[in-house]
Amino acid sequence: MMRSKVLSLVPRATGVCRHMSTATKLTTVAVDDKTGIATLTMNRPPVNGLNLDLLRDLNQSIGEVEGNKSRGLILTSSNPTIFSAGLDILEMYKPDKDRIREFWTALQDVWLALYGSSVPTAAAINGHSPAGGCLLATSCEYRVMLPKFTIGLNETKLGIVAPKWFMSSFLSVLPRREAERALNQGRMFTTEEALSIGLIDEVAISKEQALDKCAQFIGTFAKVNPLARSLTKQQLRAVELQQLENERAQDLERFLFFVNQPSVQKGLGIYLESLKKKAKN
Ligand SMILES: CC/C=C\C/C=C\C/C=C\C=C\CC(=O)SCCNC(=O)CCNC(=O)[C@H](O)C(C)(C)COP(=O)(O)OP(=O)(O)OC[C@H]1O[C@@H](n2cnc3c(N)ncnc32)[C@H](O)[C@@H]1OP(=O)(O)O
Repeated sequence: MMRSKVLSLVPRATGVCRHMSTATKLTTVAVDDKTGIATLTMNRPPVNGLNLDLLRDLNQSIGEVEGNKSRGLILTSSNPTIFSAGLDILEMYKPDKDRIREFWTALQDVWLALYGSSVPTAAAINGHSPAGGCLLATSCEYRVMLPKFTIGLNETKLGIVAPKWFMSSFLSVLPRREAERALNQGRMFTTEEALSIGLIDEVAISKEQALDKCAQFIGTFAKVNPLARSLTKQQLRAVELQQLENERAQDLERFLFFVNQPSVQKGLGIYLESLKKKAKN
């Protein structure tokens, strides 16, 4: 059955996959007709850096999945080695004063939509997932990761401070003591370390297997009343969601104050240079 404007039909392992009406370019949503599960793919070369445009497209796609009665949402990346490099540092370095407000507001929106999503969510982490990438993954309810990649909140290593709601997602996955140590250290975990600490739930040998494992997780809710499941999830997550809703304006001002500090700007500039030098070598 056609559940939205269909742009194209692409066969997949589990069923016929319908590409939904995403008018956006940096994300795609494909719903499997057999399972009813939507796969949301980030596609912003080279590293899925979360800039304003990708954040807007993510928001639109999450909204689309919420609205099209999908049975669940799997978040993944079209890049074979990077899930997401986190926030696009170019948005924060020498920022345009209006755009950076929109940027942070869009990031808040994405977190509220993903962490608070009414459908079951899972991340197929098919590549590196630092900082904002880890935020996206830990906002989902389940994580499957491919070997030999890294994940974590490395903000302190960049001389920046993860906001409270980044920490909330992390704390919803890790025991407090582990989360506190990792956040203070800015620690990046290998896939194997992430599995042993509980930051991810499973390891898969390929992206296809990761998507299948995520679909299996979402399938575990097949016999659970959807309204009861979704209200339970929302009650469990309500405190953190409400806290950001209540403090959105202050959170934005705190971010702007912090990011505009000369020492933070200097640190971001040095970090960007080091990334560029690395790319040249
Ligand atoms: C009290 C508190 C109040 C308020 C809070 C205040 C502040 C909080 C603010 C911010 C929170 C930020 C969270 C973040 O997400 S910051 C971003 C952190 N991300 C990273 O550290 C990742 C950096 N990237 C990498 O480690 C690697 O690139 C990689 C592992 C993702 C991929 O490695 P590759 O070898 O495959 O690719 P590269 O050659 O390194 O990169 C290719 C290309 O892409 C550029 N690039 C990479 N990452 C970023 C990025 N995050 N932003 C912008 N650009 C990035 C890289 O420079 C290369 O560019 P060129 O091709 O050389 O042009």
